[in-house]
Amino acid sequence: MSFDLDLTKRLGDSDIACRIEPGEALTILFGPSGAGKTSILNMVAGLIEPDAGHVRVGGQILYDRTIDVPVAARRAGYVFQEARLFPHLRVRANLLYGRREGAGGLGVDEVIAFLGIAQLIDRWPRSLSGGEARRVAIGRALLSDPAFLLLDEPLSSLDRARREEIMTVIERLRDEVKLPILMVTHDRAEAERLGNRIVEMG
Ligand SMILES: Nc1ncnc2c1ncn2[C@@H]1O[C@H](COP(=O)(O)OP(=O)(O)OP(=O)(O)O)[C@@H](O)[C@H]1O
Repeated sequence: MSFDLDLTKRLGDSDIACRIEPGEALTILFGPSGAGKTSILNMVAGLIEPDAGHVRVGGQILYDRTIDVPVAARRAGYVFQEARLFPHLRVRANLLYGRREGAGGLGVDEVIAFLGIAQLIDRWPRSLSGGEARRVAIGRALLSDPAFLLLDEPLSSLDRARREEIMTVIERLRDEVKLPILMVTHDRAEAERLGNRIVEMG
């Protein structure tokens, strides 16, 4: 079970609406710039409040007319559009930031191996390429023992080889770790390769 949501929100002059029927493990939000994709991720994470609707993930209600689960308790693993690593912390400390050890959680060594970032752990964020920084950001999200992942354009501004690496990581998260994933992309080919389900906005 994964995402089940129906959300509306007026933001400035935009009416944002999105509906996802319960179903597949990886759902892609697809649509033009300004359609409201990032805003939907923020509503699922609990960072902005919808005007109306509901959010359920894996059968658990996170938001509806009477329930509004606080951000930390939602346990979203959110990978923002820019990696947002802490510049004053080395990769290792960035990875461990927000670490939470859950029953089914992944270990630090496991995540480092999974993402192929062992050679990066003593580096500073400013010395990383875009693809490396994104892998570290995914690692940090995984180590917080997330109940689900929110990925905002994880493949943007990467060259072909790096995109391929990150797509493989996402496929393994979907198939091996079996986390529900809600992912934003602009790219139709990526959406079709990765998405069990594609939801069009805008
Ligand atoms: N705090 C805000 N106040 C007013 N308008 C906002 C606010 N946040 C977002 N908007 C507007 O809501 C719309 C949706 O923004 P959002 O960033 O969710 O779109 P998006 O689909 O993720 O776009 P992109 O693909 O460019 O990242 C835009 O028109 C944006 O200008």
